[in-house]
Amino acid sequence: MNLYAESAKTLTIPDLKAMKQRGEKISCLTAYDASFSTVLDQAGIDMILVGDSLGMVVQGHHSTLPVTVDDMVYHSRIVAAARKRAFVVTDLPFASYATPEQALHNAARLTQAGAAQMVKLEGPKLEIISFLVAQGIPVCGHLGLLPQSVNRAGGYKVQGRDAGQAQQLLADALAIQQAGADCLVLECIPAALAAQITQQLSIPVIGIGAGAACDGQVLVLYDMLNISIGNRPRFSKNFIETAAGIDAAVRSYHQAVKSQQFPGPEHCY
Ligand SMILES: Nc1nc(=O)c2c([nH]1)NC[C@@H]1CN(c3ccc(C(=O)N[C@@H](CCC(=O)O)C(=O)O)cc3)CN21
Ligand SMILES: CC(C)C(=O)C(=O)O
Ligand SMILES: [Mg+2]
Repeated sequence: MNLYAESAKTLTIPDLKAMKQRGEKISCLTAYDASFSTVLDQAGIDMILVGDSLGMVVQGHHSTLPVTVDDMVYHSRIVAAARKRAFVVTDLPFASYATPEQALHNAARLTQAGAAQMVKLEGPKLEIISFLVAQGIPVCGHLGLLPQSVNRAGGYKVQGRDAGQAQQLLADALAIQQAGADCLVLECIPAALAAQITQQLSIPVIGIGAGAACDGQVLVLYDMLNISIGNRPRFSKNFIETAAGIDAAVRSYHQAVKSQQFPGPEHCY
């Protein structure tokens, strides 16, 4: 028996980079449990994000701040164990990566023993990113709207609208790539700025409320299934209203991302 047969089926970072290079859009959704992980994987979703958005849609909190590393380890393990092909990324939660040592300790827990393949962290934390990468832990950056900084920002607002902010975001994106990140999420920024950043970076750029030019798209699963609590962001789309069920809705999203029909202008800033 080939010991590597199982892992060989799972998408890798080089696979994702090759998709960017050949212009194939990367489909991504969040998942937090084995059932949804299986549905997404069988629908062909390329990347599953175990997002700290679980603090809002699973735990019912008003922000992502109460989520702990223990919570993320638990959800990452059950999601990763259920999928065969999808690449699994997990969020380092609020205040879990303040120093390189703390970040390494927590990122190792999230990536060890069959958990996630990559950790995502919010903001241009260049020293933390390069330290994790040097230890062999793949990192996904996250710029634009940073939900873990909601108390400083005073709400969930579009970022990068003025020229100075836009220049800073582009500089931060380049610095994150330079620090060794293998992927970048852009959240809630003008489509034109996201297009410029995507074009200038060689690593895959996954957008949420960042326009159609990104290399891939991500949504919170419960938003596109229309079951999340409260108001949904304008950039999300209800895929269940035109589908026969959850599996069909996920397949419809996957197709819409691949064919560049999602996001449309109404989902962009
Ligand atoms: N269910 C859910 N979906 C998400 O997309 C999501 C979460 N939770 N939790 C973590 C963050 C928070 N996010 C949010 C939340 C609200 C808006 C929002 O209401 N945006 C306004 C724009 C406000 C402005 O004009 O500046 C919108 O109308 O879309 C955006 C992102 C994205 N993430
Ligand atoms: C919205 C995405 C990018 C995220 O970070 C999450 O689901 O936590
Ligand atoms: Mg998150």
